[in-house]
Amino acid sequence: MLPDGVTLHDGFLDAVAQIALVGALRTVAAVAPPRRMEAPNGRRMSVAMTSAGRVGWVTDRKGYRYEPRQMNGAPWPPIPAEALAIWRAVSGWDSDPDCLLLNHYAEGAKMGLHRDADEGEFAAPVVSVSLGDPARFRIGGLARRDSTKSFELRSGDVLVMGGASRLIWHGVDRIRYGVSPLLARGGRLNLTMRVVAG
Ligand SMILES: O=C(O)CCC(=O)C(=O)O
Ligand SMILES: [Fe+2]
Repeated sequence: MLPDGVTLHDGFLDAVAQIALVGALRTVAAVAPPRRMEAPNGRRMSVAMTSAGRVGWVTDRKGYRYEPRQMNGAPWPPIPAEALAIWRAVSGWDSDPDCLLLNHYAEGAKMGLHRDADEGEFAAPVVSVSLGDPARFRIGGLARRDSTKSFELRSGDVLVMGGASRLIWHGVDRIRYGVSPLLARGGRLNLTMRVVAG
């Protein structure tokens, strides 16, 4: 049983749709190369990240925030149509997201327990799409100390975190590196779409 507001669309994307989405994300990464950014505490994240959309999520010693431009001053690339189609199908929200955050997990990468709380619109859900190697995904509750449970996210799965669970704690314990043939360089891609401006 998942918490109220969390919906897992198991195997939402078939193999053809996964390949098309990976191709579109390759274009995003060519225009805005993923980087391992510094957390506010100075530690470099193991996940390499980039964005598409009106704003992109960044972190450095100054903190977590959304920026309208990349570090080099260029705008972020547009959110690919293949990703917007997923948002429109599952979000239940009547406008499009203004940020797509793209995460690449290489061997050994993980993401600590956190909340997606830098956005300006918490009524809109976060829609998360998994591609490539499987991940052990952990979710808790609204409080940091709430008990957690974990389940596997596989290539093609779409997870929606909204409603009463829009601000739940979640993270990725590990990936099972080398399982999926989807990505030429291996590892896992995750994209999340968010509404930053309310
Ligand atoms: O990789 C995932 O499945 C989760 C990513 C995530 O929580 C985030 O980017 O905020
Ligand atoms: Fe998150």
